[in-house]
Amino acid sequence: MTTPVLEARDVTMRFGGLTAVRSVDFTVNSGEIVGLIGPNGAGKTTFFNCLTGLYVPTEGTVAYQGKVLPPKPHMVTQAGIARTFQNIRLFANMTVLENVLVGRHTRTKEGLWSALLRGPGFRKAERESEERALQLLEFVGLAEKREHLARNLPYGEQRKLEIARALASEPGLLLLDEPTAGMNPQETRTTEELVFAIRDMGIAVLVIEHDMRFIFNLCDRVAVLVQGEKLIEGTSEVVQADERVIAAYLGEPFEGEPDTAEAAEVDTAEAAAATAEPAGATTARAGTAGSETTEAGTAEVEAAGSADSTEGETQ
Ligand SMILES: Nc1ncnc2c1ncn2[C@@H]1O[C@H](COP(=O)(O)OP(=O)(O)OP(=O)(O)O)[C@@H](O)[C@H]1O
Repeated sequence: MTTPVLEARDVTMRFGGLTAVRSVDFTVNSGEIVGLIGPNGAGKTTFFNCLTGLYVPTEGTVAYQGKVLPPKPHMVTQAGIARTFQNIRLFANMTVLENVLVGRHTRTKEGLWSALLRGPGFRKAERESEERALQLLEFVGLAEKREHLARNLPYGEQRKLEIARALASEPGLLLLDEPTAGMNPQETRTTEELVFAIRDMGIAVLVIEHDMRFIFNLCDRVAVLVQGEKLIEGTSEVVQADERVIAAYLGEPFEGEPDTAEAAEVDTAEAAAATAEPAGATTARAGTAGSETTEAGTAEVEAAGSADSTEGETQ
């Protein structure tokens, strides 16, 4: 049976005069992977921040497993929601293992004195934490790099480490903010498998992503935010086929098929252009234009090529 894990009701977030999120209702059920998409500036990250207590919504409530969440990030984590960030936030000078151990701290009960005196209770808790952290590193494929400094990991592995750290807090819901940003197609596929495996562990997942193929392959349900409002929510098939979603991504209003009158107008104009000049003149002009296009095209390709290689060197 599916039960709601997360329920956001009528969430609005204003920054001064700007309404970044407007009256959004949103639910994630147990066992679900839900996607949140929308063009740049649509309000996705702001909405995530409202869910995780980083922002206090101007209006509305967020409940986890039926209880309204306090707007404090550490209390939200304690309640059972973990997240990763669009811009990776690891402890760069700590090892991979230490980063995951930091994520465990909300689940360890040993107090300050126990930690300072390093009593038997503390040592046992420490051992258990380390075992769990290693299991998680195994799970994301980073166990062999446990002693590496986080900053020395390639980008894709840093994103995986963030996921391992989030999982260390034993969440019931994991929020991923652009988990495949900067990844190559192979890394993206591995991340997709990782998210399915996380769901199989019984953790519901909410993911923001710009990579549509990733989202539509992965998610049971997808919601689309446009200018702070929820435009549509449904299965990947339904959302992909929605003309308003396509229009939102192309950045222009959907105008539909040209009507018969418009099509006839275009035909008439083309016919008039064809009869206005002798065939030879048209052919000669077309030939010249053709060669100009080719030269310009070649120049563009070369310019693009050199831009690419410069970019490659600087990265
Ligand atoms: N702290 C803030 N103060 C003022 N305005 C903000 C703040 N955070 C976000 N905004 C504005 O709110 C709107 C939504 O931004 P948000 O970052 O949530 O969008 P997004 O959908 O996550 O975009 P992207 O896909 O580019 O990350 C934007 O107009 C943004 O400039």
